[in-house]
Amino acid sequence: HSVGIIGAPFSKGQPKDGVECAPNKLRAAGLLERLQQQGCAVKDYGNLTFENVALDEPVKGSKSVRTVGSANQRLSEAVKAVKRDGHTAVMLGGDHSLAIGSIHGHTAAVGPVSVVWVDAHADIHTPLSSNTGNIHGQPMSYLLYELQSKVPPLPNFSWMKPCLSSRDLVYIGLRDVDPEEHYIMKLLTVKAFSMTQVDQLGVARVMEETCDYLSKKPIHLSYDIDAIDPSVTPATGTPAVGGLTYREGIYITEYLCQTGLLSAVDMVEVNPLRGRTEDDVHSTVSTAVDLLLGCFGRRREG
Ligand SMILES: N[C@](CCCC[B-](O)(O)O)(CCN1CCC(O)CC1)C(=O)O
Ligand SMILES: [Mn+2]
Ligand SMILES: [Mn+2]
Repeated sequence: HSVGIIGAPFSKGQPKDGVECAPNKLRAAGLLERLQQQGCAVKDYGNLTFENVALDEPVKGSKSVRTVGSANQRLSEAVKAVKRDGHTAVMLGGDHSLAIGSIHGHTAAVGPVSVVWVDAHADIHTPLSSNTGNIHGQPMSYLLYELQSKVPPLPNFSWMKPCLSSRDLVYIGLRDVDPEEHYIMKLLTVKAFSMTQVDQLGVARVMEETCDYLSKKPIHLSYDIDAIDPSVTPATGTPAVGGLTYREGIYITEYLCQTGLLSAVDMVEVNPLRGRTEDDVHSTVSTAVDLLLGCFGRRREG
């Protein structure tokens, strides 16, 4: 595996400080060395710098729109460059609003992709349906062709166009979905394996059905650490009880790795400041590292 790492220390898609510290925390935990030890070629593209747009007043309820738009434009270019260099792109967030730039840039480089979105949340609010105005709850609406008429033109977002079909999206781990999001998902017949299906089918069957459902396009895995149960990964901004076990989370990455289709990975919403203890932070960060190692060939058997 050849891996290109992009650090995206960005927090303005949500209100809680700390998520911008995660890229360096993940590096400090030995992510790159561990990838190299398991045989990956690793290139670190460093951390992106983002401009803080002044007077970034809410637009149609969405907060920090200009700052989020500018950050994602920069991220899109960076991911496109990493793909053009021939690597599997790894974007270390930062909050989940960064999936806008990551998936946009990935698509710009390789053409249409499949998205596997592992998350407690659907992140499919539109700017108008969101109750919080936090754009980390909205990225999917900026990306989906089918929701284009529901997203008004926003400042610093004119650089992008929707680039994903709802047919090429699968959710895994959902358990905290707002009514407006559920309505949108039903309307678009989006394929979703909530925690109910994880319980009913088991994670192995969920992964088989996910890959049977998806075409053979390059896969973009967008992994929100809050998909994992907060007893394992508490240092995150929007924890929700009843999540994936560590083993289920790892199995998802092992399964996608062996498809050979994994083309880009996001690891987002790790927030080192949200751990109550040092152990909370360590458990969250080391789980995120292990999930990424699972994407690139680490096998628990040795
Ligand atoms: N759906 C939420 C959470 C988004 C989480 C984004 B992430 O990237 O972490 O997946 C709101 C969630 N919900 C609102 C009502 C409250 O009672 C409980 C939280 C929103 O803010 O839109
Ligand atoms: Mn998310
Ligand atoms: Mn989430």
